[in-house]
Amino acid sequence: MKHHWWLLKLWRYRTAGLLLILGVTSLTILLGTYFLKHLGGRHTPPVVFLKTHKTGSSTVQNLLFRMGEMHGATFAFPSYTYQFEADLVDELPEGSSQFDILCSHMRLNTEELKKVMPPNTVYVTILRDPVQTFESVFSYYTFSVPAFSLAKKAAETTANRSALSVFMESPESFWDPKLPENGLARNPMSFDFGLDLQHGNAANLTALAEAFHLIMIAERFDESLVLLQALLKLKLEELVYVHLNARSARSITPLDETTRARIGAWNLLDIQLYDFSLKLFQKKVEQYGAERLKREVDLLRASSSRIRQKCVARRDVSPEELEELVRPWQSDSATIVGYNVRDNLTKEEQGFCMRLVLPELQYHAHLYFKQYGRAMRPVPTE
Ligand SMILES: Nc1ncnc2c1ncn2[C@@H]1O[C@H](COP(=O)(O)OS(=O)(=O)O)[C@@H](OP(=O)(O)O)[C@H]1O
Repeated sequence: MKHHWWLLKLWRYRTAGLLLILGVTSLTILLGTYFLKHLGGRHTPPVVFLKTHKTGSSTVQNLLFRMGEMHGATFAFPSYTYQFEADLVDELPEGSSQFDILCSHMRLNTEELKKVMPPNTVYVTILRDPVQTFESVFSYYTFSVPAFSLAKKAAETTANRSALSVFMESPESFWDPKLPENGLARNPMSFDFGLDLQHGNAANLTALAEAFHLIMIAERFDESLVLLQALLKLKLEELVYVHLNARSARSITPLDETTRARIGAWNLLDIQLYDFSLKLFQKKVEQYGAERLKREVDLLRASSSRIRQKCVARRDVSPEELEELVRPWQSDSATIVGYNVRDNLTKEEQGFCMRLVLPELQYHAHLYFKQYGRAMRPVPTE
């Protein structure tokens, strides 16, 4: 009797019951998706990678591009000007509640970045030995940084002297600090950090460097990656990389001791920034455990070497031998080499290997199109 009464009630409220079941199911799916994205499948916190110039930053960016694409992350794409501003970032795409990754070239402005990125964002960047960085910057931007172009012209009238050594002999005579295009002509890494180069001093360098959760060091690239892995909760296989955006050997100017010393003196702020960051890095290594780090670096190297063998048919390939898709952007003054991918790969392997060697502009364009369904506006090449 009682049994029948319940059946009758159920029948009467069948529509409401169905609606309730539908509601609960939708909520479960919604929450499930949210937790998968934010807590379950995707532990990675939002990240800003300050892409400094000529420091190995394209290699790190490629890794973040791959990781983000794999996780369905939302990228913030800013256009480049001499100071980052929130308004320079394209709108949030439909269906996204926040930006997850910003890893473009920019001149740091943390207050403006905070307007774009969530509060739990991890801040990361990379620095390289300042003398090597400056040599690379000079070679790559000889014709786009006015101070360097003037030195190049002057060098044409001197026999057997490189433009760099001519510049370093009397840099002040070529350098107009008021020209914004000369931003990279002195202390380029400090410039990317947004420092006031006229008044920059060790005190504000310290505060700035400490604002980063991790400052990677190009000379200790693999250790840097393992520390990044811990910070972003990545898997080992997400750290494999190839060395991107390298110049051909003939674009590199050998440095004698005098030129080295002059580059160091001219870029003193960068030297201070680098030395300070190296100490911070060393502390992080100790906190992590030097032995543990070494073990993980060994694993990473083995894994990277396996993947390179699988993917790369030829390295150091000159631009004229590369298909457009994998040809790095070329400056007027330096040759940038690239990679040919093997052709005996499965479709899935090919997708992975192409992404591994994809130069910055091509990968940027691919992600932009995927995210917005439209071609991006011209990309920053600096
Ligand atoms: N993994 C790793 N470790 C150390 N150095 C590396 C690495 N990957 C790239 N490179 C070197 O970094 C230089 C290119 O830097 P970027 O990619 O930052 O250049 S750019 O500003 O985006 O154009 C460029 O240096 P130069 O060849 O001296 O110009 C690359 O060879």
